[in-house]
Amino acid sequence: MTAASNESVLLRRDESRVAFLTLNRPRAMNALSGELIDALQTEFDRLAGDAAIRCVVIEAQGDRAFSTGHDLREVASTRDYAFHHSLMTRCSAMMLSIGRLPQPVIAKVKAVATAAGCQLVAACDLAVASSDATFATSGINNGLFCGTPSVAVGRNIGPKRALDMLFTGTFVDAATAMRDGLVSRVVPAADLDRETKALAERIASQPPQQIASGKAMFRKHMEMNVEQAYAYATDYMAGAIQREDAQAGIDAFVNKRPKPDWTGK
Ligand SMILES: C/C=C/C(=O)SCCNC(=O)CCNC(=O)[C@H](O)C(C)(C)COP(=O)(O)OP(=O)(O)OC[C@H]1O[C@@H](n2cnc3c(N)ncnc32)[C@H](O)[C@@H]1OP(=O)(O)O
Repeated sequence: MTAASNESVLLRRDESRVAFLTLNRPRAMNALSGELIDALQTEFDRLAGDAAIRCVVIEAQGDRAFSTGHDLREVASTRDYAFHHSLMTRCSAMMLSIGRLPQPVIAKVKAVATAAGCQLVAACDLAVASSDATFATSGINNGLFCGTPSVAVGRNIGPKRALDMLFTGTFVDAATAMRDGLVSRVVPAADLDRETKALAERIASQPPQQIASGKAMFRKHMEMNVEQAYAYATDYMAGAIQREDAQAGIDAFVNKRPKPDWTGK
């Protein structure tokens, strides 16, 4: 089943409860125009309430880029502070929405992901990269330090590696991005579609309430110190064990029965 939501972002859903959002500005290397940012936000808001969707994949149209960040033509069109502040505010809110979605979000990355395009990869829960993909925060090469991308990228890969990328604007390969923690899997280019789909479908087959609450819990405890994180995760686990799917799954294991159909309760 396919449905186009608008020109710059396409929405495709399949029978396996996975939604695919396609960045659709290939002629501008999928640069994140304000219109594209707003379209992504609209889709995230819609998907947040869609219990039929269990996993989201963000992918890109064309072979040249996942995304090259903010649209520099749009950025160059005005020096109005309020315009730029609004653009960055909407972009930051859109990036934060990814962590707040109940569904895990996977970036499927081929070719170039730079600046806010690299931030988008970092903001996702998981990222599968083609082995020939490259990553940068290269705004500095065009005169602009990548301030907002530094938030997500810095939290993925740590300050030293992030500042190296931010100061130099150099592109790193997929193996380096994997080693640093910016992506979670690297696959041969020919396998990118299949491997990402298989990953998304596996996640979509898991008990959805446990996945959603587990994602929220994980995102929250990552901002805490280790003692607070253990206390928070302890309370979470004690509650999660009471849930219907956990009771049914553990009971099936203990009594050597097949896995139950997850109810999402
Ligand atoms: C907080 C803010 C963070 C930010 O995100 S600021 C934005 C920072 N982004 C960048 O600085 C990256 C800009 N893009 C580039 O530097 C280069 O591209 C690449 C190194 C990624 C690739 O270079 P090459 O392979 O030679 O391609 P090409 O000829 O530069 O680009 C192909 C077409 O795509 C358009 N394009 C690429 N990136 C952007 C962009 N970010 N905004 C607007 N247009 C872009 C070009 O202009 C051109 O278009 P045409 O074919 O009409 O000449």
